[in-house]
Amino acid sequence: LTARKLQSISKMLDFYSQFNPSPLSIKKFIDFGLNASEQKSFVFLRKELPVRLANIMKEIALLPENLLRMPSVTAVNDWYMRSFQEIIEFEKREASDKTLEHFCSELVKIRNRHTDVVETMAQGVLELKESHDVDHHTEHSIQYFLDRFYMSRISIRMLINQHTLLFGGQLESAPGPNQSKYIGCIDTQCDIVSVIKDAYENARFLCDQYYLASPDLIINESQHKQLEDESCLNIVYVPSHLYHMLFELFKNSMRAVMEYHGSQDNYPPISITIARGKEDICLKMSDKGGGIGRSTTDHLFKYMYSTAPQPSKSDAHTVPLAGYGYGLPISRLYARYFHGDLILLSCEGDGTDAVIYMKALSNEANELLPIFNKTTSKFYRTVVQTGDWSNQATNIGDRQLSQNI
Ligand SMILES: O=S(=O)(c1ccc(O)cc1O)N1Cc2ccccc2C1
Repeated sequence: LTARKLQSISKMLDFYSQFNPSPLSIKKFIDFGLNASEQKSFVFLRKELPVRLANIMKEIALLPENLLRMPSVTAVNDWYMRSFQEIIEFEKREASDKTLEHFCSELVKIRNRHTDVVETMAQGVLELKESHDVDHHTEHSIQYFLDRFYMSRISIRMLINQHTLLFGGQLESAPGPNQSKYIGCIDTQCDIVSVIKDAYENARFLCDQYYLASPDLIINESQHKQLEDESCLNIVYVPSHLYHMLFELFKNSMRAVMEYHGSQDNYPPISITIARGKEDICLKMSDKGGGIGRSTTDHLFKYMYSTAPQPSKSDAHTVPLAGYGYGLPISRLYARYFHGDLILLSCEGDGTDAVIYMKALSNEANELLPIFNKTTSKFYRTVVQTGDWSNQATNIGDRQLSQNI
């Protein structure tokens, strides 16, 4: 990117980062998708995607210098600059069929470019750990940033997936009444029990490969009155998000049980309780894997703590079930993305409960989006500035002025 190009991009970044991202609810995704207009989607996305990109790119620029200088972080920043530039090209374009088709293919290109962002940022954190001492404030800034950065990425990929799935043309559906229960990547009749079984079977396969055995699964449904009506355990949700969370939790619980009950061969089962309330739908996964101490539980959601050198591909046959990687922090972001949550409750010497909370009502399942603003930048800039006239605050008024400059 030439200097002139960078200059014009940074002006556009300032422009688009003034706008706040617009959170959509699952209900809004559904209502839009039921009689979807490619043109409306195009007009919305050619503004909303640059707004979301610009908001998070302004934050990347605020990262501690020594992280920002890491080769992997520079690479990720470059991907974002290119993608931002490619989308704002559509700002003034007519919504002709040719433009709509080109827009879709550009979105696919951008999604592919960003495939390895999570691993590449993790590599950047590793480069930092191996080249600098990381003080507590830097670690706190990195934790704050990565939660917001990965949440932003989840939301951008959600918008891209909805548009390319609804209008990408690969759909077998000829124009006509659409019988599918899917609206893009949202399943309007997502069967929780079948997603649980899928995640369990796949985690169990890895467990059997590594430990030659695996714990059984018990599924309890907490409401007795509706047992016969299976459809009551259907929710409107993104199955791939739910699967990602469950697969991660099953890997952790299986590893805990197998390591805690090493020698013997009858392993305590993992149980899942499904509770459907007015506000929340909860999935509680309980294992008797011996749990961990409270001080360690705190670290399990930390990116710096869980960033360890990747095992070389050569010993790929010993794929570790759990224990490193961003599985838990990212899974918690998926839960929080639609205003749910993911919490761990461990009792050392007994085992661990992991609870996934989801909104029961799709109109309350709003995207949770990071917003770049003055307070954000203050968070990164705790160092007290000395010196020049602009922040020589003589009273509250001046202090306020200096903060806004
Ligand atoms: O920390 S845990 O209590 C634990 C954490 C998260 C989870 O989802 C389930 C869990 O059980 N557990 C993970 C693990 C791995 C190897 C050996 C022992 C343990 C203990």
